[in-house]
Amino acid sequence: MLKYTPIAQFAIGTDHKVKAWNKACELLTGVSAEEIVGTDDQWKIFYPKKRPILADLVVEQDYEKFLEKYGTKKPAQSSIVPNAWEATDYFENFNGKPRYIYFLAAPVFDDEGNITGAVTTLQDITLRKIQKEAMKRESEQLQQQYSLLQSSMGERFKFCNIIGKSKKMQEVYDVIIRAAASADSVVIYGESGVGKELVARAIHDTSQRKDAPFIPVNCGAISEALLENEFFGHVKGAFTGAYSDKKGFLSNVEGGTLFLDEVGELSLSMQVKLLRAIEGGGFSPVGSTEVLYSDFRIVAASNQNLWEEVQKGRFRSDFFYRLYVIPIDIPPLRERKEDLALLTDYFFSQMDSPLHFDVLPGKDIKKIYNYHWPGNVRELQNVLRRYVTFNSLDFMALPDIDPPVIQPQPPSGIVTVSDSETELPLTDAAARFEKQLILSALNNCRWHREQAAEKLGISRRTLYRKMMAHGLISAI
Ligand SMILES: Nc1ncnc2c1ncn2[C@@H]1O[C@H](COP(=O)(O)OP(=O)(O)OP(=O)(O)O)[C@@H](O)[C@H]1O
Repeated sequence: MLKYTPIAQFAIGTDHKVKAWNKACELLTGVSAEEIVGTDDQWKIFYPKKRPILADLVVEQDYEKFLEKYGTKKPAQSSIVPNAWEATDYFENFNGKPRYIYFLAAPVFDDEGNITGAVTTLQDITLRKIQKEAMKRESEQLQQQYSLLQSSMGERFKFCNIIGKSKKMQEVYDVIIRAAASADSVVIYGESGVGKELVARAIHDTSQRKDAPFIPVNCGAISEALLENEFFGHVKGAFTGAYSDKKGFLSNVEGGTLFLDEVGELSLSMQVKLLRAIEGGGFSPVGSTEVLYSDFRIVAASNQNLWEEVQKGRFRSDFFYRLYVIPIDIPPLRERKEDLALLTDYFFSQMDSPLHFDVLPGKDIKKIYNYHWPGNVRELQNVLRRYVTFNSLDFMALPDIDPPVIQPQPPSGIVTVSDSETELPLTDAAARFEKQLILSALNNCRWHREQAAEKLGISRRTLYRKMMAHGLISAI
């Protein structure tokens, strides 16, 4: 049956000896049936050293070895031919030329369902691969040209949903455009509330991955115990309460962009597993040994210096180098105050308010300009929301223009309570007090979380959770 098909095929038995080798296979490999049938030399055609080829692994049903041997080449169970396994391999010298060969190996069964051998189909997909890569290059070039055009458009007031006309934001737009045109990993640096997620979304929305999902993950908000479950998913019965299979971020993001906010909060073991997945080694859902593959791009964000974290042993250097291909620094709002009016008008319009920056009372404009915005654009948004409702400017920290208000210090160990606080239930009063303490520690450390956590005598992760609980940062 194999003999007359124009598709290259050969068959082996359970003794691994070649039983059939058709004409098309002779043409493709340059090896005649006469030379190979009856031998178990099929590996010699592909590899310099003896090793099982796909057909041998199918005969043995050795799935683990199949994954190990073809691990980085997206091996898979065929979705078209039942029980068949498929993989593509590159050979520098295959019948005299460099070639990409696609293999599909299916087991052959007898009437009792026992495996009696395997049939392999081979296809030279070199031309298709070259064309695909040329198309990819062409579209990258087009994207690059589009990017250059965009960046030469002069001053921009808005880019995707990012508002800002300052020189510093123009520079950020240029890097976003370059990052979108490339496939490399990106790390976005910036204080809390500067718009890191917005920038990550803009990269995704202007990249070739824009039609696939964008999945934001707040690494600091997921407890250590749940990390693997959230990233890799689980199978039914993996643990008590796992009533059905659940996909994780990596499966859901297929083809798209995974935004790892607070990437410095990922545990070292999770960094290893993610690195393996990005580099094509796959990942396994909790409770399963099956290896899955996903094609995705990582855009990470951090407000810590990741290199310092590497030096302290809290961040893996291999993961750092994998992420740190395109760094983007978003400047704090206090360093681009020329954007304040534009941002204010944007937020007013979003709130359907008829207010405009230019017609605000002079004293309020002055306060907005003089304030140092430790919570950045998020704080501006919140301050304006309260302004529209209560008509008063209420900052999280003290404005720079006001002299620091020195409160009389209570004797150590005793906490003063205002009259209004004595009327609050204990839990509310305690929460309010905690928020004040956290804010004042953050302000004293210019919102450097590690220093603030140290001052407060709590871990960085605990501080992070408390900031989220008090609405000082957002949980994704
Ligand atoms: N340039 C901007 N234009 C319009 N909106 C902005 C801009 N920058 C930030 N924002 C808004 O401010 C809020 C905070 O932004 P975002 O969540 O992207 O900040 P972040 O840097 O990721 O913060 P965190 O580090 O706390 O997660 C969002 O509501 C976002 O839409």
